[in-house]
Amino acid sequence: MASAHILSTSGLFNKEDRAPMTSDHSKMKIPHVLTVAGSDSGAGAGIQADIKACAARGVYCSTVITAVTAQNTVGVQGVNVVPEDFVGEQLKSVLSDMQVDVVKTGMLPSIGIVNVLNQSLREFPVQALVVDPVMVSTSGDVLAGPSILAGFREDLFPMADIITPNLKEASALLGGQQLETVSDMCSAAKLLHDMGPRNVLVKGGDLPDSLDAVDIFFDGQDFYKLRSSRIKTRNTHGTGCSLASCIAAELAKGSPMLQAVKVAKRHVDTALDYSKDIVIGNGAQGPFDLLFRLKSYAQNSGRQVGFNQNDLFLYAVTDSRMNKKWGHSITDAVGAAIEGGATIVQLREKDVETQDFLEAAKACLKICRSHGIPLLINDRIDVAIACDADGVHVGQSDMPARVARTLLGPEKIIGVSCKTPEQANQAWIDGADYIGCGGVYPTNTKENNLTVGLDGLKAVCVASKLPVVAIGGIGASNACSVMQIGVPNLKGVAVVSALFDRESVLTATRELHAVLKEAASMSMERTH
Ligand SMILES: Nc1ncnc2c1ncn2[C@@H]1O[C@H](COP(=O)(O)OP(=O)(O)OP(=O)(O)O)[C@@H](O)[C@H]1O
Ligand SMILES: Cc1ncc(CO)c(N)n1
Ligand SMILES: [Mg+2]
Repeated sequence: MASAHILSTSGLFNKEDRAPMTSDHSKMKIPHVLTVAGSDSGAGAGIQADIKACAARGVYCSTVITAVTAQNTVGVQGVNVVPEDFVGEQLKSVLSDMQVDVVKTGMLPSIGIVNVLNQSLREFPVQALVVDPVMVSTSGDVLAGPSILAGFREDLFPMADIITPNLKEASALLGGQQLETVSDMCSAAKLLHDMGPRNVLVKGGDLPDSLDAVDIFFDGQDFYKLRSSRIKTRNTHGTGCSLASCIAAELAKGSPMLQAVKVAKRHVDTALDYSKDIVIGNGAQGPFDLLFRLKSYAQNSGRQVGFNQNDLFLYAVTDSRMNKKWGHSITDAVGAAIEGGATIVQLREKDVETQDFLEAAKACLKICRSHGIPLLINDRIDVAIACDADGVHVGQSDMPARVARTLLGPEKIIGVSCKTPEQANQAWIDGADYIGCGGVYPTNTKENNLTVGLDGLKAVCVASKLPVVAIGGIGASNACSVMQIGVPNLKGVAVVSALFDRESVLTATRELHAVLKEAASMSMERTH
C-alpha cells in the first residue's frame, strides 16, 4: 500500500519508511501486576479500577476475576461469584505463562477462593503480595462476608507484603472494635501487623470529622502518618482499589515499600482533585479519573484535533524585545497578528521570567483559541504542558523531538528547525509534524545563524517528508520569491521582524498576507 498519508501523522504509522520505534527494546520486560478481584460494572472500583491504576502508573495488569458484580453509583445490585475451580484455572493460566511481579488482591468472596489463591501463590511465587481486604463497599453493601475473616488472617496475611484495610475493614478484622481517631488507627495497625503482614496501611478515607485524609503506615517498627488535604467531592468510589493497585504497580517497578505507598497516595490524591467535579451516575458515590494525565489528549479544548499543514501559511513568531521597543503588550501583538491574517502563532520569548512566560502563554492561548488559531511555544515544553498549548517548536539543540513527543502525547503539534536534508529526515523519524527551514535570508533575530538561501531551502523541502515553513529574513518584499521555489510541501513563511518590529502589527500582517495570497494564486495559475 502506498504511504500517502505521511505528512500529518505523528510518526507511528508509516511502517514502510520510518525506522521502527522499538527495535532495540524488543526484549524489554514490562513490570507486571496480576489483580485477583471482582468486576465492577460501573467501572469505578474492582478489576476496572485496577487496570486503570496500573495503566496510569505504566505497568501491565493481568486479571483474575473472582466475582462479577452488578454495581453503579447507587450501590451493588447483585453479585455472581465465580466458581473457585475456575478462579484456580485463571490463576494457573496467568501465573504459569506470564512473568508476574506482584499479585494484588481485592474482592475475594469465598473462603474457597482464598484457599485456591493461597495454593497458587505457593506453586508460583511472586515478588510481592498486596492484600486489600475488601469486605464492604462504600455504599455499605457486603462484598465478602465475615466467614472470610479467618481466610485473610490465617492464609493471606502471613504471606502479604502489605495489607490495606479501610477503617471498617480494620475494625472487622480486629473483632469489631471502634476506630475513630488517628491514634486508634495506629493501635489497629500494630495489632494487624501481629497477624503476619510485613507492612500495614490503615486508610482513613472514612475517618469522621477529619479535615485531612490521613492514612497510617506501619512497617513493624515505625509509624508514618501520610496526610493529604481532604478533597471535597462525591467521586471517591474505588479510591481503595486504586490505591492498592498503585502500590502494587510501584512495587512491580522495584520501588521500596514506603516510597510505593507515598507515590500511590499522591496519585490517588491528584486524581481525586482532578476529577472532583465530574458527573457520572446519579448515586451518592461517583467514580474518579485515574488517567487524568491523558486529559489533554482527549479533551482538546476548543481547537481542531490534529495538525493542518495549511496552518503554516502565515506563521507569526513573537519577540519580546520588539514588543517592548514599540510599546506593544504580547496579547495586543498576537491579537493584531491574528486579525491581520496570521494562521499560527509561536511564542518565542527569550528574556522573560518563566512565570511571566506562562502568564503570557495563557493569555495568548485564550486569544488564539477564540479565533481557532493554534498556539505553539518555542523550546519550553514545560510551559506548553502547563498552559495546554497546541504544541512546541524545537531547535536542533533543544529537547529532541522524540522526547518532546513522549512528553506531549500523540496529538500535540511539534515543529523542528532544520537546515539540512538529514535533519529533516530525523525530524520525520522522531514524529514531528512540520519543519522550519532557514535562515533563508540573513536576519538580526538570530545571531551567528547560517543562511541556507533559496537553494538550501529547496534542497531541504525536496528531501523532507514533512511540510515545511521557511524562516529567516522574510517579509513582504521577498515572500513571493520564497513561495515560488516550486516545491509542493513548502506551505508558508514564518516571520518575526516583518510583523512585530513595526509600529502597526496589524498593517504589517495584512500586507504580508496579501503578498502570500498573490503568490499562492500565481502558483495555482502555473499548475493549471
Ligand atoms: N476525599 C478524599 N480526599 C483525599 N483523599 C481521600 C479522600 N477519600 C479517600 N481518600 C484517600 O483515598 C485512599 C483510599 O481510602 P479509603 O479509606 O477511601 O478506601 P476504601 O474505603 O477502601 O475505598 P473504596 O472502598 O471506595 O475503594 C486513602 O489514601 C485515603 O486517604
Ligand atoms: C468489585 C468491587 N471490588 C471492590 C470494591 C470496593 O470498593 C467494590 N465496590 N467493588
Ligand atoms: Mg476498600
